[in-house]
Amino acid sequence: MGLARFGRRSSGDREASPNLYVANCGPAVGLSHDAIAAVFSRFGQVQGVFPADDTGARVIVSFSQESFAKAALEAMNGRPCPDLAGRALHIRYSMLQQHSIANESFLVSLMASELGIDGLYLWHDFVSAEEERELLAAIDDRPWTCLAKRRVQHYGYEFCYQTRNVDTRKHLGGLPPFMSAILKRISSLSDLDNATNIVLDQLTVNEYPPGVGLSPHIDTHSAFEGLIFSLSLAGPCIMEFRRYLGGAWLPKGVADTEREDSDNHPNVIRKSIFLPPRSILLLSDEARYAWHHYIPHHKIDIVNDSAIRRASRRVSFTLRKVRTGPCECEYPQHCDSQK
Ligand SMILES: O=C(O)CCC(=O)C(=O)O
Ligand SMILES: [Fe+2]
Repeated sequence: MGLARFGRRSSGDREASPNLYVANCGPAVGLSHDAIAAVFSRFGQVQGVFPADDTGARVIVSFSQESFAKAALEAMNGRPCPDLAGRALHIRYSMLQQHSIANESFLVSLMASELGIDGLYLWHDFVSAEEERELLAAIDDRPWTCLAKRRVQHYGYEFCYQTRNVDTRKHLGGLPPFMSAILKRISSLSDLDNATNIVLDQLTVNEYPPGVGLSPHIDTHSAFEGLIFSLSLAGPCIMEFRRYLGGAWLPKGVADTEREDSDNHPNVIRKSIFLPPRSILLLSDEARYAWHHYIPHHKIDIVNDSAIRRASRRVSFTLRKVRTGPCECEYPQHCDSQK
């Protein structure tokens, strides 16, 4: 997992951007990100200073407005900067696109317990690197279904994206043999009394290219029972959880893009967790029934002080149990069975 490699525009390219690529500047030459932010913020609000690559000597300074970046570039490019140890900074506009990076960095937890969401668990290194290779080889040997931005495979029952449900009359057969060891390991998870009884019978494999995420959603209550496992392979991502106080989510018919942009909804609690490859996440109880989960559509995730580039793909194995009767959960405001 490497640091982000942000590009810089060629010198002939004068197209402005709120992001500056600044070379000869960074912790490797004795300049902390805080010190860099303090100097650049004389030109306007700085949203963040990020490593441009893993040299430690090139950073991206991200301003809230293009005009601030322009003023900083004009004043500082190529001149020794007395407040940054007299170093001459080489500055260009960054070709980093605003939409390809988290536009706001907020705390990303590495452990599920830090989020304080009931029923959310994360186990790191749930599979070994060798098992990961074998699982990826097994699914790459089987046919994919192409959606608009990602590829999927369904086992046990097909998930229908139009209805966000499954047709329980159409059983595709048991889960494939390459899942046996994983299913056995899930049923022996010591922290979970109820996992031992559950017979997971539906698997959706998702393959996400870099920059592709998943719109905020709660898995349909009437479609699946209360334990949802998601194994992450091949690459990392961030998963965000959103709880809308008062139960009110945006009205039906609001496009997913608008939902994703509704970050400033006054009654939303947002929490974020880093999912490394080979980890498995469990959504149960409140995490499964009442929190929306969401994978931002970013090529680069800001995880606290690091910029982490999404790998060439992330593959997730989501394991669930198809529900045969109505859901009787304690969250009727989110429950399609109780409406
Ligand atoms: O990719 C993941 O980890 C989550 C997938 C998911 O939320 C879903 O298929 O409903
Ligand atoms: Fe989901």
